[in-house]
Amino acid sequence: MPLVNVIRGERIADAPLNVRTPIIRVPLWMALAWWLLRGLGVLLVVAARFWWITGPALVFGGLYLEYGWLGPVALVLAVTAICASWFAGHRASFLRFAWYPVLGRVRLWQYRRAWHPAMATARLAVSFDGHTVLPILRKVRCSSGVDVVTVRMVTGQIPEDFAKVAERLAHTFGVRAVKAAPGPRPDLVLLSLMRGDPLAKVVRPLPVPAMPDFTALSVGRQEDGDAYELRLFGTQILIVGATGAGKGSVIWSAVRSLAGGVGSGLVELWGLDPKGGMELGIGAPMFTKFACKDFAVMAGLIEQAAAEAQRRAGNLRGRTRQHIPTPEEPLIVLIIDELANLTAYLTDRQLKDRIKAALGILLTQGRAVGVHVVAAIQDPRKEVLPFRDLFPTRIGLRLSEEAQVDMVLGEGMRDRGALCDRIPQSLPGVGYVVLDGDPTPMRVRFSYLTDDEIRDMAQTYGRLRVIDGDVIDGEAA
Ligand SMILES: Nc1ncnc2c1ncn2[C@@H]1O[C@H](COP(=O)(O)OP(=O)(O)OP(=O)(O)O)[C@@H](O)[C@H]1O
Repeated sequence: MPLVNVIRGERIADAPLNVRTPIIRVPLWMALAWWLLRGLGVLLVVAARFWWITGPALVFGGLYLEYGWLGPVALVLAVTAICASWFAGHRASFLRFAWYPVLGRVRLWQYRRAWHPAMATARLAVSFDGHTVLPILRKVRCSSGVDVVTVRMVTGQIPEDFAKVAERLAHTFGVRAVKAAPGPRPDLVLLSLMRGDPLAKVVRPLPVPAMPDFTALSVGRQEDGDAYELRLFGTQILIVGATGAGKGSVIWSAVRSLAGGVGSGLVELWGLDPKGGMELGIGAPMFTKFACKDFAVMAGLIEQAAAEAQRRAGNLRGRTRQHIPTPEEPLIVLIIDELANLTAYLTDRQLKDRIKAALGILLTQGRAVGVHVVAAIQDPRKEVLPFRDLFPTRIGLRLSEEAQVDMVLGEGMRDRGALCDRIPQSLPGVGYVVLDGDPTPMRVRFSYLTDDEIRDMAQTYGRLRVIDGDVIDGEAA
């Protein structure tokens, strides 16, 4: 016999009343009937839950009983004929209302099969109270090349947890890339599983609208295959990319989308090409003012733009918060190719300081008063570009190092799917666009204009007035 007894557990205090549940004797037929009813209930629930299997099975069964094999075969042929003519007649609605919903069901089933191991190996399965708790796979919405999977996170998880293991998930599910974004509710995360690549093909130059929409300039195609529209109103745009990444195509796509306004005088493009006119020179007639040789002239142009921004800000103060362009006071877009030549590599210290001061004013005051900057640069380091944070819209094309991605696009953007360092050299013009305040980077391919197309556009819409300080057509600088 033990000397001391130790018993773990909570002691139940004595209660004034002790109730014993009564034992009721049930006849066997009643118990059997109850189990049968319960079984039928479960069967009905399962049949209703998997209606997309049970429904067609019932219809096929009914037809077979009524007409033999002819019934189901006739139905399959009729459905195929209807789908084929719908597809031929209106492809978009067929895909949206018939094909993608069915595909979504199939993919949901596929992803469910791989879900447990995928969550476990990505460390998204949580161990709690001796159980394994998995995020819940809610639904799959398919579109061209992308499956958007809605996932209910386990308590305590955040979308960032999924973003951090996006690459692992992509390999597990056998897709090109995975992007995680916050869902419509705080407990949901949306995983975009990229299958094909709608951006693999070069995007041809887009039509030029007679009146540009400054809130939505069509400049290329986005990952889901739709047109990508870039906002210019209220922002400044920075383009960063390694050599040959396609910075020129971003600039010319933007110029093309504004060309209608250039022709009508609603938009003035001012061009600075410190690399001697290599990039912008070919379309020089598009620019109202253009400089490519003399750095003092370039500094002067930036100062003019800054002075114009300050003048407009003074006029508009207290009246409106957004300048509306008119032919008398047009939208000015200062386009700078290789900004580092002006902010970092310039040896004339005085000139460099003048440029930095004017750019600072322009970037902070210009965006609300219709004086915008679209600048391209190769090296995103702060020493090279001190004003990085003053560009609310940033475009990261192919970059040479992983660390540069967050440097260009902002903290955590690489984890959220902006894999600029993984863009292959074979995809020039592909990049990620990040808008201030928007947590999701958008993968885009900008349209590509050949030299001849740029020349044609410049001939149709061009209105060059001042080139390197010299006045053409009698207009003043
Ligand atoms: N959007 C695009 N679509 C298809 N091909 C493109 C695109 N943009 C650029 N290219 C191809 O890549 C080449 C390099 O492009 P581009 O000169 O614009 O790069 P960049 O980033 O301006 O380079 P650099 O810094 O050396 O001037 C182009 O000659 C063209 O063949």
